[in-house]
Amino acid sequence: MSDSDSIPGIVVTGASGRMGRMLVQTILASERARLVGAVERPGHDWIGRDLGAATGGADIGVRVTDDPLEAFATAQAVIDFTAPEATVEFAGLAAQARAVHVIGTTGLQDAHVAKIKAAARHAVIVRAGNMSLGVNLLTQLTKKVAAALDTDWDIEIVEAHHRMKVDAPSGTALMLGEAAAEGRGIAFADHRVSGRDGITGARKLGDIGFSAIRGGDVVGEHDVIFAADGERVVLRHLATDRAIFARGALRAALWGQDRKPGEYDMVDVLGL
Ligand SMILES: NC(=O)C1=CN([C@@H]2O[C@H](COP(=O)(O)OP(=O)(O)OC[C@H]3O[C@@H](n4cnc5c(N)ncnc54)[C@H](OP(=O)(O)O)[C@@H]3O)[C@@H](O)[C@H]2O)C=CC1
Ligand SMILES: O=C(O)C1=N[C@H](C(=O)O)C[C@H](O)C1
Repeated sequence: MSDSDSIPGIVVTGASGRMGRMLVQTILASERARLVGAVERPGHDWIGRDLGAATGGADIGVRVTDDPLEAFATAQAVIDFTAPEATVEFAGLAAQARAVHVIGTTGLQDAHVAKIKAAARHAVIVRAGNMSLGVNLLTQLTKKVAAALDTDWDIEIVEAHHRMKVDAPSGTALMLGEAAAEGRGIAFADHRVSGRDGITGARKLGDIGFSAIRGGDVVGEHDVIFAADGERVVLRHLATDRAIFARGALRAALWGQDRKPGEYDMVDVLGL
């Protein structure tokens, strides 16, 4: 086995997307991983082209394909920041190829999550609505603060993203809400409230509220607000560069090698 064979080969799905491009750059710059494939949907004008040339540079020897299974068969990991239906399909195919599947896709509904969990019975899946170190640390802080404060402290989560984002609340906001619910010892689904509009009535004690702002090129901003009479505690994360998500995803792909099948998250990867 040559040295390069022992370095995990990685396929990026949705390679032309905002995160896809960032992942490609991050993997190409890493000495710990090799880019071995790039997937886009059938009909995309990058299909069949060299990925380097498609992005306006020199050839890099990676051809963009619309055949995910063929690409995954050559890889030790698949990094996937695409869309819910695509991610569910990729979870089954990555499991078939015995490749670690790192899922950054958000907007997943319960039915998608159930299919991903089924795939994780046979393969290693690392899934998180936010792959950055800062946000995953913030989830732990949120849990601690929520555990320390009683229900007189209203919890509201405010997030802002770029104008192209298609899902709300963001995956990160939901992670933070779940962490707050866990800290408080309540069921998240029973207390989640989003999209207030019109005569909503007064806030219910114990609700966890969500507000989403969309505009411009905001990479991602999240505030967890604990509001009581006379004072507020605000925990905040500001993302200014998508590289933080790509670095986290690559770390997860490497961490996942030789793990037992199962669904993991970034708290596992980062050991938080
Ligand atoms: N967990 C985290 O840390 C982060 C998560 N995200 C999430 O990642 C996802 C992608 O975000 P972003 O990069 O901004 O979005 P983009 O729309 O820029 O990129 C998504 C890419 O996936 C492609 N795609 C969609 N369906 C398929 C398919 N069936 N087969 C192959 N490719 C497909 C799209 O192609 P096409 O344009 O043809 O549809 C596009 O190239 C979102 O859910 C976002 O919330 C984003 C940042 C960080
Ligand atoms: O769509 C995005 O851009 C982002 N999505 C993730 C989310 O939904 O939280 C992570 C990050 O905030 C950027």
